[in-house]
Amino acid sequence: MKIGILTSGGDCPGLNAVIRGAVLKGVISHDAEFVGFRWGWKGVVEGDFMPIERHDVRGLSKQGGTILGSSRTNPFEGEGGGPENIQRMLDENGIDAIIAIGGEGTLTAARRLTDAGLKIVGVPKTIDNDLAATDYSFGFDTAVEIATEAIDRLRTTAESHGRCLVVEVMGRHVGWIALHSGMAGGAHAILIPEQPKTIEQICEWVESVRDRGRAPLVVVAEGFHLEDMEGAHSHKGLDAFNRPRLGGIAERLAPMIEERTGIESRDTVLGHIQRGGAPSAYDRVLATRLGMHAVDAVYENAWGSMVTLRGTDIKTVSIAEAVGSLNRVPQARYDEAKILFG
Ligand SMILES: Nc1ncnc2c1ncn2[C@@H]1O[C@H](COP(=O)(O)OP(=O)(O)O)[C@@H](O)[C@H]1O
Ligand SMILES: O=P(O)(O)OC[C@H]1O[C@](O)(COP(=O)(O)O)[C@@H](O)[C@@H]1O
Ligand SMILES: [Mg+2]
Repeated sequence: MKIGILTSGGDCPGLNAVIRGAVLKGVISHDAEFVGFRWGWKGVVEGDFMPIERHDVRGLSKQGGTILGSSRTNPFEGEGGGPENIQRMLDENGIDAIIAIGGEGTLTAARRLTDAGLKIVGVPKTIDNDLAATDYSFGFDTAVEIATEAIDRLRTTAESHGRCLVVEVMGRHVGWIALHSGMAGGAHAILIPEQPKTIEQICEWVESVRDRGRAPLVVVAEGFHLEDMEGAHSHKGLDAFNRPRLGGIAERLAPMIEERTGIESRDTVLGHIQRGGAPSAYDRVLATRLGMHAVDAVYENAWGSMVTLRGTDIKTVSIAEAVGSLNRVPQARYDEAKILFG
């Protein structure tokens, strides 16, 4: 069998480990051949792909980014877009199936294409950990490690000056990175999209920390909004899929905190540093296993399914189930963390 692999949407540490896991499992257990589509669905629509041999994936699990490139191309648009054109391209090149590694956008596209008869298996990718049908997604652990290290470092400089530090992490719809890095780093307040708060509440936490003689540290997810804001802060226009580009809520909150509490405040936006570089050991293992099981799903003709982590096992679920809802931080997890605020 000849299998095409693609990586699509925002990148994530561990993408290369998925590719390596899939290729090694396919070559060793099934005598499969592989090609990689360049730049996500763009390579599928344009018939732009390259062979991936076993030697191409040597040492790849520790490498950040994706050797295939990623984009936000819509596979239903453009001259070569849509299921009929894509199937023709696959037939002409003897490609039997596609493994699509991506988040809810990529997987929604994959589901629509499988509904039209294409043979696709999905692998969940999200740094935000916002896909409901998998317990964890690779990349998340690495992002939490990076954010935690940053928080540890920011605490020492904050303490030296008696300042309040507001640290912004990723998290468009859900606050998992903020919750985990904030708990790990001993944050005095964690602000997430699922839990809008008032500036008065935030300042109450900040002042209580100052009153104990400590430098307050606030972790905020980019998708957080104050109760009186319409939605997440965005001042950078739209992304390639016409969604508001987030980032900058920390820059808004720090002066508001300083003005109300009189505590000198600074902000740091971690941004894409959370998505760059080598994946953690946990993410390498998870990504490798997901890649291996995706190949098994191809050989089981499990079209329209996605591999998923359930407890410590890798299972398959339908993509439709996977993209149906978001993995939000439950109220109980937030309440647990909140005991430590202020
Ligand atoms: N409903 C959809 N139908 C077809 N293509 C989609 C759909 N949603 C997203 N896509 C495509 O998948 C790409 C990747 O989605 P995006 O949300 O940006 O990343 P991710 O896969 O990481 O969630 C989008 O740019 C878009 O072209
Ligand atoms: O800068 P980009 O590539 O547009 O992506 C930014 C967005 O991607 C994210 O990292 C989401 O990533 P995931 O798709 O991996 O969940 C958000 O936190 C952020 O808003
Ligand atoms: Mg998405």
